[in-house]
Amino acid sequence: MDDEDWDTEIPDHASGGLGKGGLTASQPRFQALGSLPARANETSCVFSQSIKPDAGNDPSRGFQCMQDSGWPTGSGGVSGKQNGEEKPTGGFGSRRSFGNRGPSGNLFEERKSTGFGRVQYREVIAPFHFNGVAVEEGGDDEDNQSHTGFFRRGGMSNGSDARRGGRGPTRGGRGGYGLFTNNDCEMNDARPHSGFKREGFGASSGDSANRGRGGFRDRGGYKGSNEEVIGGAGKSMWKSDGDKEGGEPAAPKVTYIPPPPPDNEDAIFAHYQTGINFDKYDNILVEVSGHDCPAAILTFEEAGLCQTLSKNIAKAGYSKLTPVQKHSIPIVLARRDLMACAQTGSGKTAAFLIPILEQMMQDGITATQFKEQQEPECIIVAPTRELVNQIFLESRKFAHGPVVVYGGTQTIHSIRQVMQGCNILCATPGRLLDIIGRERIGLSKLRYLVLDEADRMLDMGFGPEMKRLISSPGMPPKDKRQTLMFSATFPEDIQRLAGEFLKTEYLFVVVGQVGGACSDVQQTILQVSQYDKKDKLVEILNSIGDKRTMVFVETKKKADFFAALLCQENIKTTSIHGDREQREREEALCDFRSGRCPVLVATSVAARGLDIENVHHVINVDLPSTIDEYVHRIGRTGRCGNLGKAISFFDPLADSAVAQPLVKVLADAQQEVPSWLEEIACSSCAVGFSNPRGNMFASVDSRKFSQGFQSKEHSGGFVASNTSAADESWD
Ligand SMILES: Nc1ncnc2c1ncn2[C@@H]1O[C@H](COP(=O)(O)OP(=O)(O)OP(=O)(O)O)[C@@H](O)[C@H]1O
Repeated sequence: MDDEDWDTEIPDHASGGLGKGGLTASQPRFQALGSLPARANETSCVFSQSIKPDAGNDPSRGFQCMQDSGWPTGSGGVSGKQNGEEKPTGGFGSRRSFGNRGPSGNLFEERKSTGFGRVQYREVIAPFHFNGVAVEEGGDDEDNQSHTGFFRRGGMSNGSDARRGGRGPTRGGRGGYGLFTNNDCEMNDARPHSGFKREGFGASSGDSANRGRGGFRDRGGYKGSNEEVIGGAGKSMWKSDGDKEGGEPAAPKVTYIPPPPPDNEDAIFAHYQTGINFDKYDNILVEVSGHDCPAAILTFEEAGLCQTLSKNIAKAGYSKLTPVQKHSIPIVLARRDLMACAQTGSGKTAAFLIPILEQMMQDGITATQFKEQQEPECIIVAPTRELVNQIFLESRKFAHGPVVVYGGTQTIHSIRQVMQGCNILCATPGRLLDIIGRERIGLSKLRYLVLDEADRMLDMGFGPEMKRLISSPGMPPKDKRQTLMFSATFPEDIQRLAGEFLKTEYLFVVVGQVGGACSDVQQTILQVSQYDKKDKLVEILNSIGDKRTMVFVETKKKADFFAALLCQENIKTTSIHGDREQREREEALCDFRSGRCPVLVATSVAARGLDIENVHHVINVDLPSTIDEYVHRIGRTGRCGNLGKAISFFDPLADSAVAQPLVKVLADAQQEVPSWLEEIACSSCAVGFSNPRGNMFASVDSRKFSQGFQSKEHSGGFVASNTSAADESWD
């Protein structure tokens, strides 16, 4: 299953003229790309902005390798910076910043849009009752924010700031923890919730004084669109509206339009410094298996990249290749299929982006015209919304015009983005399939299919979607496309499934050990019983101070609970999990990245891929049920040669199954293994109580061990991650 809304949110006939054939009517008047750099030297690398001929001054998105003369600075209705400094003033933004509504910071709701046809649909939502008081939907506009914060009375304010209405980490719904039930909260989001009684806990986030966005949301139980969690431990299972059980109210339509990406060069090329151990990456053993492997390159110069791409790589702060890049870049340039496994934070994203872009430039791929159906040359899929967005932002360092679409946002917005021109598409699987199903994306020109976090994309959670994708009409067969898979973990069983997607002669690059933890993360395992976790967490966070810390828990409820608890302890905290609306999730990440909330409580939805500067600590309040998940979680720190620390609470009553693989991961990363943990691992091993995934790390290419690699036995089903208690992990 996927992370997406399979909604019929905006059927063609009801899309305000944006259905097929109805485009012109409500088509935005896009801002001209006057400041797009001229393509002086490298015309072949222009995937230029398409222009719909009959659309007046309507240049659509371009796809260009960026020239160092710069990015368009954005003319038109957007006055510049996002993130609360200079606010957009409406009108059509620079390039694709259409639809921006008034001065609302990062919020771009079409219902308040000052552009893009001024669609004004506003959800009509009945007031709901909270603590016996009818609360009106306040909308999300800034006007309401000054009074929509939670804990207005008697609530928590973090520290000394009078942060009334600060954006909060939790949405309150779900009750049951008995916290703060006497608080008289107000909320700005009164849409129907899905059956959880709101007991009113929540937490202020320590947000800056006048943000006042009501972080205290209701709506527990579904994830923003017309879908809900129906189970799935270790992964989310969604079903559509029609399948809802128990007469739950339909989820509200998703109206969220994410803010446009930054347009100024500083923001585009923002990066953090490599750490003291970056050079030590060179010492990691790399194994490449498969026939006729091209030689690794040692420097970016050796890759022979075009000048513009090289300049942008330098601007991105990349001067030296990481091992996975040394090996992957020539392999992709040689047009081979690739499965690459390298430790977290070691630059896998650039390892596929750079050679794909180079090839597209070499091939002279030109911009697609504004069309109702786009046919991208490259599709990159990843399991979470935040991750695809991150990949999109990374790709913008190197080229103009990639497009990102993901769930939790307005479908029609995604479609509009695509229709403006789309050579490279970053997408979550559900939204991708949705748009393919609406015939807005055709696959016949696809040359590159990238699965980031590929083991996750192929397991039971997303495997069926991936299968649907490769059997979608027009999808070139595997020998006619290049398929690339990247992850830090690649269990053998998943490797076998991958054969269905890859050419037989694919190459397999392993940097270090498959599934190994990043050696720059100092791992500590503490024996902490379930009942002591709260106090221990607070104690540790108090000793850490303001350093950025991600706290992982296994369920959404617990994420709410711990976020609230920490705020009550005056620890500036926000949270991210699958029950939060997409807007809230993005706000939470933004607050965490900016340091406004140095603590982020998360479920495994934030475990993979997220690349956030200066995350000093990861704390696993609950250990995940699979060791792969553990490796990804702790990999949010210690990235790119920087050092990090991970502390995990081990509750023998709950975590014995993971003891054995945990010992292995610790030992492989030369970490101290507590003797009590070894004992538990031994005894669980003796009684045959071990996590199967713990034995699944392939030290090398699984083809070496498996004669029946592509046998029928493996081609059918998808592999379940070991699942236990999570009510969601992925979104
Ligand atoms: N050659 C390089 N030199 C300097 N920094 C780099 C280089 N390559 C990548 N980076 C930076 O390293 C960080 C980690 O890269 P990336 O997110 O691609 O890691 P990853 O291997 O995909 O991690 P994960 O397994 O967690 O997804 C990013 O901030 C990226 O910009």
